[in-house]
Amino acid sequence: MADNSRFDHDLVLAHKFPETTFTYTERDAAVYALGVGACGRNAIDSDELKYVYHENGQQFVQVLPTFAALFSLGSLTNGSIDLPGLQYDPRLLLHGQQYIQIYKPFPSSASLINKVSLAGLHDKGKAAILELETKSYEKQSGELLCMNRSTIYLRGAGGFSNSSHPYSYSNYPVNQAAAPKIPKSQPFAVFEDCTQPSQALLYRLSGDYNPLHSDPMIAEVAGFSRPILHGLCSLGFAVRAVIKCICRGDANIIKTISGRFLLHVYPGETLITEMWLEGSRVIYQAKVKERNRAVLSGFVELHVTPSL
Ligand SMILES: CCC/C=C/C(=O)SCCNC(=O)CCNC(=O)[C@H](O)C(C)(C)COP(=O)([O-])OP(=O)([O-])OC[C@H]1O[C@@H](n2cnc3c(N)ncnc32)[C@H](O)[C@@H]1OP(=O)([O-])[O-]
Repeated sequence: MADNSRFDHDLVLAHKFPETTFTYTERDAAVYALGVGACGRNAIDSDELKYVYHENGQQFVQVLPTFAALFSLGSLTNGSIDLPGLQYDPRLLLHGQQYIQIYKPFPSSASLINKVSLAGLHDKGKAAILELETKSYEKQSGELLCMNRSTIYLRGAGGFSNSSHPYSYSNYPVNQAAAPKIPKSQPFAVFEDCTQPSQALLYRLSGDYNPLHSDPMIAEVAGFSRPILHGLCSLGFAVRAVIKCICRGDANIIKTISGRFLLHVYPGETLITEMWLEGSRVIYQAKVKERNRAVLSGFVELHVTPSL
Protein backbone atom coordinates (compact mmCIF):
# COMPACT_ATOMS: atom_id res chain seq x y z
CA MET A 1 0.00 0.00 0.00
CA ALA A 2 1.44 3.39 -0.97
CA ASP A 3 2.18 5.90 1.79
CA ASN A 4 -0.02 8.82 0.81
CA SER A 5 0.32 10.71 4.09
CA ARG A 6 2.32 13.39 2.27
CA PHE A 7 -0.30 13.79 -0.47
CA ASP A 8 -1.64 17.28 0.17
CA HIS A 9 -4.68 18.13 -1.97
CA ASP A 10 -4.77 21.76 -0.82
CA LEU A 11 -1.17 22.22 -1.91
CA VAL A 12 -1.88 20.58 -5.29
CA LEU A 13 -4.95 22.78 -5.77
CA ALA A 14 -3.08 25.96 -4.86
CA HIS A 15 -0.35 25.36 -7.43
CA LYS A 16 -0.03 28.07 -10.08
CA PHE A 17 1.28 26.65 -13.31
CA PRO A 18 3.75 28.82 -15.19
CA GLU A 19 2.88 29.83 -18.75
CA THR A 20 4.72 27.65 -21.23
CA THR A 21 5.43 27.96 -24.94
CA PHE A 22 5.08 25.32 -27.62
CA THR A 23 6.42 25.72 -31.12
CA TYR A 24 5.81 23.25 -33.92
CA THR A 25 6.77 23.03 -37.55
CA GLU A 26 5.31 21.31 -40.62
CA ARG A 27 7.71 18.46 -39.93
CA ASP A 28 6.25 17.93 -36.44
CA ALA A 29 2.74 17.85 -37.89
CA ALA A 30 3.79 15.23 -40.49
CA VAL A 31 5.71 13.06 -37.98
CA TYR A 32 2.65 13.16 -35.72
CA ALA A 33 0.33 12.14 -38.57
CA LEU A 34 2.56 9.13 -39.37
CA GLY A 35 2.67 8.33 -35.63
CA VAL A 36 -1.12 7.96 -35.50
CA GLY A 37 -1.15 5.78 -38.61
CA ALA A 38 -1.99 8.27 -41.40
CA CYS A 39 -1.16 6.65 -44.77
CA GLY A 40 -0.11 3.51 -42.85
CA ARG A 41 -2.12 1.25 -45.14
CA ASN A 42 -2.00 3.33 -48.29
CA ALA A 43 0.77 5.85 -48.97
CA ILE A 44 -1.41 7.71 -51.50
CA ASP A 45 -4.62 7.74 -49.45
CA SER A 46 -6.39 10.86 -50.75
CA ASP A 47 -7.91 11.66 -47.31
CA GLU A 48 -4.59 11.42 -45.47
CA LEU A 49 -1.68 12.31 -47.75
CA LYS A 50 -2.43 16.00 -47.08
CA TYR A 51 -1.25 15.54 -43.48
CA VAL A 52 2.25 14.47 -44.54
CA TYR A 53 2.81 15.93 -48.03
CA HIS A 54 1.67 18.82 -50.19
CA GLU A 55 2.60 19.22 -53.83
CA ASN A 56 3.25 22.96 -53.33
CA GLY A 57 5.53 22.46 -50.33
CA GLN A 58 5.47 21.34 -46.72
CA GLN A 59 4.16 24.72 -45.53
CA PHE A 60 0.80 23.66 -46.99
CA VAL A 61 0.45 20.37 -45.10
CA GLN A 62 -2.68 20.13 -43.00
CA VAL A 63 -2.71 19.31 -39.32
CA LEU A 64 -4.85 16.59 -37.75
CA PRO A 65 -7.19 17.91 -35.02
CA THR A 66 -5.83 15.40 -32.47
CA PHE A 67 -2.41 17.07 -32.88
CA ALA A 68 -3.86 19.52 -30.33
CA ALA A 69 -3.25 16.98 -27.58
CA LEU A 70 0.51 17.47 -27.96
CA PHE A 71 0.18 21.08 -26.80
CA SER A 72 -0.61 19.83 -23.29
CA LEU A 73 2.56 17.75 -23.00
CA GLY A 74 4.55 20.74 -21.72
CA SER A 75 3.27 20.06 -18.18
CA LEU A 76 4.92 16.63 -18.20
CA THR A 77 8.52 15.52 -17.88
CA ASN A 78 9.18 12.18 -19.58
CA GLY A 79 5.45 11.55 -19.47
CA SER A 80 4.95 12.19 -15.77
CA ILE A 81 4.04 15.20 -13.69
CA ASP A 82 5.69 16.76 -10.67
CA LEU A 83 3.57 19.05 -8.44
CA PRO A 84 4.02 20.18 -4.85
CA GLY A 85 1.77 18.04 -2.66
CA LEU A 86 1.35 15.28 -5.24
CA GLN A 87 2.59 11.91 -4.01
CA TYR A 88 2.64 8.94 -6.42
CA ASP A 89 4.78 6.38 -8.20
CA PRO A 90 5.35 7.77 -11.73
CA ARG A 91 5.73 4.24 -13.09
CA LEU A 92 2.07 3.59 -12.27
CA LEU A 93 0.71 6.66 -14.06
CA LEU A 94 -1.78 6.01 -16.87
CA HIS A 95 -3.58 8.37 -19.16
CA GLY A 96 -7.28 8.16 -18.30
CA GLN A 97 -9.10 10.61 -20.58
CA GLN A 98 -8.57 13.42 -23.03
CA TYR A 99 -11.02 16.17 -23.94
CA ILE A 100 -10.20 18.65 -26.70
CA GLN A 101 -12.09 21.72 -27.92
CA ILE A 102 -10.91 23.15 -31.21
CA TYR A 103 -11.66 26.80 -31.97
CA LYS A 104 -10.00 27.08 -35.39
CA PRO A 105 -8.07 24.81 -37.76
CA PHE A 106 -4.39 24.58 -36.89
CA PRO A 107 -1.80 26.28 -39.10
CA SER A 108 0.94 23.99 -40.45
CA SER A 109 3.42 25.65 -38.10
CA ALA A 110 2.94 27.92 -35.08
CA SER A 111 4.25 29.25 -31.81
CA LEU A 112 1.81 28.91 -28.96
CA ILE A 113 1.44 30.10 -25.41
CA ASN A 114 -0.08 27.57 -23.02
CA LYS A 115 -2.01 28.54 -19.92
CA VAL A 116 -2.41 25.56 -17.64
CA SER A 117 -4.69 25.13 -14.64
CA LEU A 118 -5.94 22.32 -12.45
CA ALA A 119 -9.41 21.22 -13.57
CA GLY A 120 -9.93 18.34 -11.18
CA LEU A 121 -8.53 16.21 -8.40
CA HIS A 122 -10.25 13.10 -7.07
CA ASP A 123 -9.54 10.41 -4.51
CA LYS A 124 -10.77 7.07 -5.87
CA GLY A 125 -9.33 4.98 -3.05
CA LYS A 126 -7.08 2.78 -5.16
CA ALA A 127 -6.12 5.70 -7.41
CA ALA A 128 -5.92 9.46 -7.55
CA ILE A 129 -7.20 11.30 -10.59
CA LEU A 130 -5.68 14.58 -11.68
CA GLU A 131 -7.20 16.72 -14.42
CA LEU A 132 -5.20 19.42 -16.14
CA GLU A 133 -6.61 22.03 -18.47
CA THR A 134 -4.40 23.66 -21.08
CA LYS A 135 -5.55 26.62 -23.17
CA SER A 136 -3.31 27.23 -26.17
CA TYR A 137 -3.10 30.69 -27.73
CA GLU A 138 -1.36 31.61 -30.97
CA LYS A 139 1.57 33.77 -29.93
CA GLN A 140 1.34 36.12 -32.91
CA SER A 141 -2.40 36.84 -32.94
CA GLY A 142 -3.21 36.05 -29.30
CA GLU A 143 -6.16 33.97 -30.56
CA LEU A 144 -7.31 30.92 -28.61
CA LEU A 145 -6.61 27.87 -30.78
CA CYS A 146 -7.77 25.00 -28.57
CA MET A 147 -8.34 23.69 -25.08
CA ASN A 148 -7.18 20.30 -23.78
CA ARG A 149 -8.30 18.64 -20.61
CA SER A 150 -6.11 15.67 -19.71
CA THR A 151 -7.15 13.19 -17.04
CA ILE A 152 -4.25 11.40 -15.44
CA TYR A 153 -4.93 8.20 -13.51
CA LEU A 154 -2.40 7.66 -10.73
CA ARG A 155 -2.66 4.05 -9.64
CA GLY A 156 -1.85 3.47 -5.96
CA ALA A 157 -2.05 7.19 -5.12
CA GLY A 158 -5.61 7.26 -3.77
CA GLY A 159 -6.60 7.09 -0.11
CA PHE A 160 -5.30 10.56 0.70
CA SER A 161 -8.63 11.75 2.11
CA ASN A 162 -11.33 10.51 4.44
CA SER A 163 -12.70 7.30 2.84
CA SER A 164 -16.26 8.09 3.98
CA HIS A 165 -16.05 11.46 2.14
CA PRO A 166 -13.45 10.94 -0.61
CA TYR A 167 -12.01 14.20 -1.87
CA SER A 168 -13.38 15.30 -5.24
CA TYR A 169 -12.90 18.65 -6.94
CA SER A 170 -13.71 19.64 -10.51
CA ASN A 171 -14.40 22.98 -12.11
CA TYR A 172 -15.97 22.12 -15.47
CA PRO A 173 -19.46 21.13 -16.73
CA VAL A 174 -20.46 17.48 -16.13
CA ASN A 175 -21.62 17.10 -19.73
CA GLN A 176 -17.98 17.38 -20.80
CA ALA A 177 -17.13 14.14 -18.98
CA ALA A 178 -15.77 11.61 -21.39
CA ALA A 179 -17.66 8.35 -21.14
CA PRO A 180 -20.76 8.25 -23.40
CA LYS A 181 -23.26 5.39 -23.40
CA ILE A 182 -22.44 3.07 -26.28
CA PRO A 183 -25.64 2.43 -28.31
CA LYS A 184 -26.95 -1.14 -28.49
CA SER A 185 -27.78 -0.71 -32.20
CA GLN A 186 -25.51 -1.75 -35.07
CA PRO A 187 -22.79 0.85 -35.65
CA PHE A 188 -23.28 3.27 -38.52
CA ALA A 189 -19.68 2.70 -39.66
CA VAL A 190 -16.81 0.39 -38.74
CA PHE A 191 -13.16 0.96 -39.58
CA GLU A 192 -10.32 -1.50 -39.04
CA ASP A 193 -6.71 -0.41 -38.85
CA CYS A 194 -3.49 -2.13 -37.77
CA THR A 195 -1.07 -0.44 -35.44
CA GLN A 196 2.54 -1.39 -36.21
CA PRO A 197 4.83 -3.17 -33.71
CA SER A 198 6.97 0.02 -33.86
CA GLN A 199 3.97 2.37 -33.46
CA ALA A 200 4.84 3.62 -29.97
CA LEU A 201 8.49 4.09 -30.95
CA LEU A 202 7.38 6.30 -33.82
CA TYR A 203 4.66 8.10 -31.85
CA ARG A 204 7.01 9.01 -28.97
CA LEU A 205 9.00 11.20 -31.36
CA SER A 206 6.05 13.61 -31.15
CA GLY A 207 7.11 14.43 -27.60
CA ASP A 208 5.83 11.89 -25.07
CA TYR A 209 9.01 10.08 -24.00
CA ASN A 210 7.52 8.15 -21.07
CA PRO A 211 9.57 4.89 -21.08
CA LEU A 212 6.37 2.92 -20.41
CA HIS A 213 6.00 2.99 -24.20
CA SER A 214 9.52 1.93 -25.11
CA ASP A 215 11.31 0.17 -22.23
CA PRO A 216 10.37 -3.50 -21.55
CA MET A 217 11.64 -3.38 -17.93
CA ILE A 218 9.61 -0.25 -17.08
CA ALA A 219 6.53 -1.75 -18.76
CA GLU A 220 6.90 -4.87 -16.62
CA VAL A 221 7.14 -2.84 -13.38
CA ALA A 222 3.95 -1.05 -14.50
CA GLY A 223 2.20 -4.41 -14.86
CA PHE A 224 2.37 -4.99 -18.64
CA SER A 225 4.00 -7.82 -20.57
CA ARG A 226 5.64 -5.29 -22.90
CA PRO A 227 5.61 -1.55 -23.67
CA ILE A 228 2.12 -0.25 -24.36
CA LEU A 229 0.83 2.27 -26.86
CA HIS A 230 0.34 5.90 -25.85
CA GLY A 231 -3.34 6.56 -25.19
CA LEU A 232 -3.18 9.61 -27.42
CA CYS A 233 -1.89 7.44 -30.25
CA SER A 234 -4.97 5.17 -29.99
CA LEU A 235 -7.11 8.33 -29.86
CA GLY A 236 -5.41 9.54 -33.06
CA PHE A 237 -6.27 6.24 -34.78
CA ALA A 238 -9.92 6.39 -33.66
CA VAL A 239 -10.43 10.02 -34.70
CA ARG A 240 -8.81 9.29 -38.11
CA ALA A 241 -11.48 6.60 -38.51
CA VAL A 242 -14.18 9.20 -37.75
CA ILE A 243 -12.65 11.69 -40.21
CA LYS A 244 -12.56 9.04 -42.92
CA CYS A 245 -15.94 7.40 -42.39
CA ILE A 246 -18.12 10.29 -41.17
CA CYS A 247 -16.40 13.57 -42.07
CA ARG A 248 -15.55 12.38 -45.59
CA GLY A 249 -11.97 13.43 -45.05
CA ASP A 250 -12.80 16.98 -43.90
CA ALA A 251 -11.32 17.25 -40.40
CA ASN A 252 -12.18 20.97 -40.23
CA ILE A 253 -15.76 20.10 -39.27
CA ILE A 254 -14.55 18.68 -35.94
CA LYS A 255 -15.35 20.86 -32.93
CA THR A 256 -14.79 18.65 -29.89
CA ILE A 257 -13.03 15.34 -29.25
CA SER A 258 -13.44 13.25 -26.15
CA GLY A 259 -11.99 9.88 -25.25
CA ARG A 260 -11.67 7.59 -22.24
CA PHE A 261 -8.90 4.99 -22.23
CA LEU A 262 -10.52 1.80 -21.00
CA LEU A 263 -7.69 -0.66 -21.43
CA HIS A 264 -4.09 -0.65 -22.67
CA VAL A 265 -3.23 -1.38 -26.31
CA TYR A 266 -0.09 -3.25 -27.35
CA PRO A 267 1.69 -1.88 -30.43
CA GLY A 268 0.99 -4.23 -33.35
CA GLU A 269 -2.62 -4.88 -32.32
CA THR A 270 -5.53 -4.20 -34.66
CA LEU A 271 -7.98 -1.45 -33.72
CA ILE A 272 -11.59 -1.72 -34.82
CA THR A 273 -13.40 1.60 -34.44
CA GLU A 274 -17.20 1.45 -34.37
CA MET A 275 -19.15 4.67 -34.90
CA TRP A 276 -22.73 5.76 -34.25
CA LEU A 277 -24.16 9.03 -35.50
CA GLU A 278 -26.47 11.04 -33.20
CA GLY A 279 -27.15 14.33 -35.00
CA SER A 280 -23.90 16.22 -35.08
CA ARG A 281 -22.30 13.93 -32.48
CA VAL A 282 -20.38 10.78 -33.33
CA ILE A 283 -20.16 8.21 -30.55
CA TYR A 284 -17.29 5.83 -31.06
CA GLN A 285 -15.73 2.81 -29.44
CA ALA A 286 -12.42 1.21 -30.38
CA LYS A 287 -11.77 -2.46 -29.73
CA VAL A 288 -8.62 -4.51 -30.00
CA LYS A 289 -9.44 -7.26 -32.50
CA GLU A 290 -6.94 -9.80 -31.16
CA ARG A 291 -8.34 -9.68 -27.59
CA ASN A 292 -11.90 -8.60 -28.48
CA ARG A 293 -11.77 -5.96 -25.74
CA ALA A 294 -12.94 -2.34 -25.82
CA VAL A 295 -9.94 -0.08 -25.25
CA LEU A 296 -11.27 3.42 -25.92
CA SER A 297 -14.63 5.12 -26.11
CA GLY A 298 -15.77 8.67 -26.55
CA PHE A 299 -17.42 11.16 -28.84
CA VAL A 300 -16.59 13.65 -31.55
CA GLU A 301 -18.80 16.72 -31.99
CA LEU A 302 -19.05 18.24 -35.45
CA HIS A 303 -19.94 21.77 -36.56
CA VAL A 304 -22.52 20.29 -38.93
CA THR A 305 -24.80 17.28 -39.08
CA PRO A 306 -23.25 15.18 -41.83
CA SER A 307 -25.49 14.39 -44.81
CA LEU A 308 -24.71 10.76 -45.55
C1 LIG B 1 -0.81 11.69 -19.49
C2 LIG B 1 0.38 11.49 -20.37
C3 LIG B 1 1.11 10.16 -20.20
C4 LIG B 1 0.52 9.13 -21.05
C5 LIG B 1 0.43 7.84 -20.64
C6 LIG B 1 -0.24 6.86 -21.46
O1 LIG B 1 -0.50 7.05 -22.62
S1 LIG B 1 -0.71 5.37 -20.68
C7 LIG B 1 -1.56 4.44 -21.95
C8 LIG B 1 -2.98 4.86 -22.14
N1 LIG B 1 -3.83 4.58 -21.02
C9 LIG B 1 -4.21 3.31 -20.71
O2 LIG B 1 -3.79 2.36 -21.35
C10 LIG B 1 -5.19 3.15 -19.58
C11 LIG B 1 -6.28 2.18 -19.93
N2 LIG B 1 -7.27 2.09 -18.86
C12 LIG B 1 -7.11 1.27 -17.79
O3 LIG B 1 -6.16 0.50 -17.70
C13 LIG B 1 -8.17 1.31 -16.72
O4 LIG B 1 -9.35 1.90 -17.23
C14 LIG B 1 -7.72 2.14 -15.47
C15 LIG B 1 -6.52 1.43 -14.81
C16 LIG B 1 -7.36 3.56 -15.87
C17 LIG B 1 -8.89 2.20 -14.48
O5 LIG B 1 -9.33 0.91 -14.24
P1 LIG B 1 -9.76 0.46 -12.79
O6 LIG B 1 -10.27 -0.92 -12.90
O7 LIG B 1 -8.66 0.74 -11.83
O8 LIG B 1 -10.92 1.50 -12.50
P2 LIG B 1 -12.42 1.23 -12.03
O9 LIG B 1 -13.26 0.81 -13.20
O10 LIG B 1 -12.42 0.36 -10.83
O11 LIG B 1 -12.87 2.71 -11.63
C18 LIG B 1 -12.31 3.38 -10.53
C19 LIG B 1 -12.73 4.83 -10.59
O12 LIG B 1 -11.96 5.50 -11.59
C20 LIG B 1 -12.80 5.99 -12.64
N3 LIG B 1 -12.16 5.63 -13.92
C21 LIG B 1 -12.01 4.39 -14.42
N4 LIG B 1 -11.33 4.45 -15.57
C22 LIG B 1 -11.06 5.76 -15.80
C23 LIG B 1 -10.41 6.44 -16.83
N5 LIG B 1 -9.89 5.80 -17.90
N6 LIG B 1 -10.31 7.78 -16.75
C24 LIG B 1 -10.85 8.44 -15.71
N7 LIG B 1 -11.48 7.83 -14.69
C25 LIG B 1 -11.58 6.51 -14.74
C26 LIG B 1 -14.13 5.28 -12.50
O13 LIG B 1 -15.19 6.08 -12.96
C27 LIG B 1 -14.19 5.02 -11.01
O14 LIG B 1 -14.67 6.15 -10.31
P3 LIG B 1 -16.15 6.13 -9.70
O15 LIG B 1 -17.07 5.86 -10.87
O16 LIG B 1 -16.11 4.99 -8.72
O17 LIG B 1 -16.33 7.46 -9.07
